[in-house]
Amino acid sequence: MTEKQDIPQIRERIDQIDDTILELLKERLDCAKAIGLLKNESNRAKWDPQRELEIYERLRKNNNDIFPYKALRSIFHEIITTCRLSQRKATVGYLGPEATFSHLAGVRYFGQTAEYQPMESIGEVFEEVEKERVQYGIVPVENSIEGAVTYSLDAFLKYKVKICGEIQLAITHNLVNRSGNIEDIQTVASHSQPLAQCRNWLRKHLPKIPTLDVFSTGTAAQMAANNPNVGAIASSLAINTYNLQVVIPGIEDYQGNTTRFLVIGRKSPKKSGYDKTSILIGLINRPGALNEILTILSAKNIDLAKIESRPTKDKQWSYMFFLDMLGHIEDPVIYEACNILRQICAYFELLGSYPRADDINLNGDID
Ligand SMILES: C=C(O[C@@H]1C=C(C(=O)O)C=C[C@H]1O)C(=O)O
Repeated sequence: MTEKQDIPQIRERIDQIDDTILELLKERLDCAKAIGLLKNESNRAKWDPQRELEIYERLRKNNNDIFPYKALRSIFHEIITTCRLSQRKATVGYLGPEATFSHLAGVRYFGQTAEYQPMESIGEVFEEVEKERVQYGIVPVENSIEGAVTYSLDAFLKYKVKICGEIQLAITHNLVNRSGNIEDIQTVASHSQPLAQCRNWLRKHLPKIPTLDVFSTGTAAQMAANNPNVGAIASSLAINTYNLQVVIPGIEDYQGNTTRFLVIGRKSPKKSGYDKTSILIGLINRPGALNEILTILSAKNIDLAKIESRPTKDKQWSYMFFLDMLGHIEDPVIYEACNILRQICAYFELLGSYPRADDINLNGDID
């Protein structure tokens, strides 16, 4: 560096250096994440203090006392800690026990390496996310045959969480039991949704067999594994998990049975360019209130993907509305529309903006 250089010139060089450092930091983070995945595979601990000490020692030597050592150490301490913490597995809560359709949807969305935690109820999935005891939750929200999953929608009225993503899963219901023989079945257990989705098949083929509504398809599969006279309607994941045999595959009443799941977390992701925004609103009780909302959206040319109402429960015949709009809250039209709705609605909550599920459904059959 010559003395003739002026300040703007040197600052330009500093900017270049900072940009290079930033690029290298990003690359370092990627390397640490890659190591984290390999550690997951071999079940190795994330924190390796010996390796970290070696790094400090090498840097100290290479520094040759040029950069103040205390500062150097503190900078690298920050870098190494950030890299180490990035190796944490995503923790995902779902309605358990193992092998429910929610579990399957979670595995499809987050992959095999995330840590999955079964919960006793959908409410508990919301609560654990709200309390930050799991990073994400997977909850069913809508089925192409049965419509809204009301207990998931109602949970949004109770818990403060954000929607971070959605996933569509093609659902195939299998009648399963221990032996694979239909004659052994004296009761068919499942969650209320699959029982409803197979209603006609059950009426036609097992008219005298009672049905039993249990917490989840995983619970039903567990019951079938423990009792030879119980048949369960469950996912293909449950067959392997609980060592069951397929009595009849695909007993759902309609083809193309698809469930949409939401990924809930504490913070919605940034704009992807192919997004959806969900809001929850309460209206002032007067004629034309809903019409006014829809007019605002239509005037802004906002594509309304879905509207669903739920009773508020504390007051008779009063409702909350769930609205899904195409676009992200960072898009000016969505932002402006939400601002207006916030002012004119009795209640307004932004549930989140998140990438839309692909039009192609993921297949719920994994075998
Ligand atoms: C990246 C690793 O994981 C952690 C992070 C380190 C780093 O950021 O340099 C070093 C050791 C580990 O505590 C690794 O083991 O190499």
